[in-house]
Amino acid sequence: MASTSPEPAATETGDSVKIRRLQIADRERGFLPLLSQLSSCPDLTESEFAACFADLAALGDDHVILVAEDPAAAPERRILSTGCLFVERKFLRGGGKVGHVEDVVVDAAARGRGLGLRVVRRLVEIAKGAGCYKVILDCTPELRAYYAKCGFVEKGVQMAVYF
Ligand SMILES: CC(=O)SCCNC(=O)CCNC(=O)[C@H](O)C(C)(C)COP(=O)(O)OP(=O)(O)OC[C@H]1O[C@@H](n2cnc3c(N)ncnc32)[C@H](O)[C@@H]1OP(=O)(O)O
Repeated sequence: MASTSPEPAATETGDSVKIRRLQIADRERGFLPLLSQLSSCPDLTESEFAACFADLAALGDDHVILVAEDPAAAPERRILSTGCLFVERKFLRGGGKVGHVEDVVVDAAARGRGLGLRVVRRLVEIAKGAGCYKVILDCTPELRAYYAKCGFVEKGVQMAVYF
């Protein structure tokens, strides 16, 4: 997400919505309320958000957060969708890379317009361009069909330890 490195070109989604990397100003454009539609996401103060943004920006292109912005929407509700790619470096496969897709969400009022598909496809393109040999994600069984539309196939079993 956050990054000081050059941003990928904004992607036209067929209307005024553009897909681009997260910017620090997106705190004011509804980024955190959008994430709260996915999981617990308490508000962060401006300085807390800036600290988190800086930590992630330090990871450069190994941590990409994309957002879909509708410039025609109310200022505090412009971020309609987001998704994250984390690029993991491995010793396996000759020092290969694996892409992890995380935190995909589309605003409830903007679902069914293809935004989720476009954000995930763009993350997969970025992973491919970064040299990843695969991209993986965890999701609920209900989302199998959606991620199949995004090009994913079911593989393995998800395990977790929560703290
Ligand atoms: C790795 C993770 O982050 S998993 C967490 C995923 N996020 C969530 O569950 C948060 C709540 N849900 C959402 O934000 C959205 O419903 C999303 C992200 C799942 C889908 O976003 P949308 O923008 O509505 O999906 P989009 O319009 O791009 O749909 C693309 C295709 O998938 C299909 N699709 C979308 N959602 C679903 C679903 N829940 N089940 C089955 N198919 C679906 C659509 O019908 C469409 O198919 P089509 O091209 O044949 O018409």
